[in-house]
Parts: sequence; structure tokens; C-alpha cells
Amino acid sequence: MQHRKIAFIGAGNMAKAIIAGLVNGGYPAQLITATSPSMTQDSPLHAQYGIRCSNDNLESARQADVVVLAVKPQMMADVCAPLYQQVNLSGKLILSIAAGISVGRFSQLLGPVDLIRIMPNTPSLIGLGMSGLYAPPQVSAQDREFTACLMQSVGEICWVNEESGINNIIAAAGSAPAYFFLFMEAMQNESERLGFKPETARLLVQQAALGAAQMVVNNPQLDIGTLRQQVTSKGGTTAEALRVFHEQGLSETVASAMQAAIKRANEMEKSL
Ligand SMILES: NC(=O)C1=CN([C@@H]2O[C@H](COP(=O)(O)OP(=O)(O)OC[C@H]3O[C@@H](n4cnc5c(N)ncnc54)[C@H](OP(=O)(O)O)[C@@H]3O)[C@@H](O)[C@H]2O)C=CC1
Ligand SMILES: O=C(O)[C@@H]1CCC=N1
Repeated sequence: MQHRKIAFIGAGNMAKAIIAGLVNGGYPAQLITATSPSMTQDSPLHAQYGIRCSNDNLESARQADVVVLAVKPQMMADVCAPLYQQVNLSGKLILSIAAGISVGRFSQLLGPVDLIRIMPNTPSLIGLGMSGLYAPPQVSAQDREFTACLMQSVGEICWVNEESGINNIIAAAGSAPAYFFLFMEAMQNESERLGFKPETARLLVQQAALGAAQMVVNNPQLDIGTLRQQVTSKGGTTAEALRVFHEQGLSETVASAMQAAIKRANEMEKSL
């Protein structure tokens, strides 16, 4: 893939996950800078990945070809104002990973820039990310290709044709690791109540989750429902557990939760 100088503005959970995935996947560390107010030259991110670390957003953005906006959505306006006023952004590619800040809002915050929205998720850290991408029509084929390759180096990607698709990606993938963690936490808690030590309870749950996910990956010809049926003996134990999930409305709960994530993203787009 093409290598460009990248500045991450904001170096929290999501930026760190992408940086780790990139460097571990062979992206040259000397081309990556990360900035945040608490960052120093010898911060752990520098020691761990060999990237440049700084607390100077403007200098980092000036020397970069690609600026990744990776601060909390609520911080975005404050972070963009000095970038707009003091950095020549023309010719640079701007990538935003923020939920709830639209391309239209960015053109208010930064003027007319080449911007692609990315909705990644934290498994990018281990090369198993899932990112949605949206580029407005005027973004060049080279910038689209670069961004696709960048995010493919930390996982799978999915382009959306409409910007509203990014909020659907949030519901289905960006926020989704937390859904699975919640489910696993609940299973671990109940396993502990059954008398397993915490580490054993965790092992039981993590191996079941990992095995189930890997079976989905390894069997693209099988519906996930078929894999479920293969576990579910007639009149057996799984059928009873699934009956409880159905009776207590698991599918409806999942659908409502995903809709709530989309609703929140839409609200953020109106208010930030
Ligand atoms: N977490 C996730 O799973 C996902 C997050 N996102 C998006 O990623 C973005 C970041 O989220 P996340 O990583 O979770 O958030 P974090 O709170 O973990 O990180 C935010 C980062 O921004 C830094 N920051 C704060 N103020 C400034 C500033 N003025 N200039 C530069 N950096 C600043 C913080 O630095 P300091 O610690 O020094 O204050 C911190 O490094 C959000 O917009 C979110 O919507 C998208 C997909 C998934
Ligand atoms: O919770 C959030 O708003 C961000 C976006 C997707 C995951 N985390």
C-alpha cells in the first residue's frame, strides 16, 4: 500500500487501536504521529510502537499528508477551530473517526476539505477491525483507495454510498464489540455464581465466544441460524435456554438497542 505521513489528533482508545494495528501490520512507524494534550515525546505509545508523540496538534497536522481526527465528538469543534485558522489543509486528506459529526458539519468547522468518514471498531487493535467508510463524491479515487488500504490493514472494510449508512455501521459494528462484551460479562457472572473461579468462568465464556465466532468465519456457506440449530438438540438443554431468550424478547432487545445507537448518532449530528 501507499505510505503517507499520518497525524492522529487524539490518541485515546480508538486511535491507539488503529495505530497498533497499523504498526503491527507493517505501516512505517516513523510516518505516524499522535497528539493529545497529555502526550509527551516519550509517552508509552512512542515506547511501544516507535511512533512520534507530541502535544502539538498544529505542528503535527502541518507536517502530515493525512490528518485523522480521533477526539471525542464533543471536543471536535474546539479541536478543529485552530486547525482551520492556522493550518493550510488544502491538499491534505482529512479522516474522521468520530460518531455524530457529519461531512456538512466538518465543512463548517474546517472549510472545504477532502474528508472521508470512517467508523472503525476497537478490534482493529488486533487486526480484526470492522470499519465503515463514507466519502463524499468530490473525494478522489486515490484518496479513497489509500483510506481503504489503510483500514484494510487493520481489518475488514465496508463502503456506504449514503452518509446515513455510517450511523447504521455504528449500530452494527462500531458499538458492537460492547454488546458482545456485555453478553460475555453476563455469562461470566452467572458462571461465577455457579461456583467457577473467575478465571475459569472467563475461560469458559471466552472460548465459547471465540469458537462460535470462528465457526461463523469458517462456514460462510452456512447461515448463522443453521450453526445455532446444530447446537440445539430437540428436547435438550440448548432448546430450553433459547426458549428463555425468545420469551424474554432477545431479538427485539437487540433491534431496539441498535436503533437506540442510530438515534443517538442522529441526535449528535444535530447538536454538535
Ligand atoms: N472507542 C470506540 O470503540 C470507538 C470510537 N470512535 C470515535 O473515536 C473518537 C475517539 O473515541 P475514543 O478513542 O473512544 O475516546 P478517548 O476518550 O479514549 O480518546 C480521546 C482522545 O482525545 C484526546 N484529546 C482530548 N482533547 C484533545 C485536544 N484538544 N487535542 C488533541 N487530542 C485531544 C484525549 O487526550 P487526553 O487523554 O490527553 O485528554 C484522548 O487521547 C470519538 O469521536 C468516537 O466517536 C469510533 C468508533 C469506535
Ligand atoms: O460510543 C461511541 O459513541 C463510540 C462510537 C462507536 C463506538 N464508540
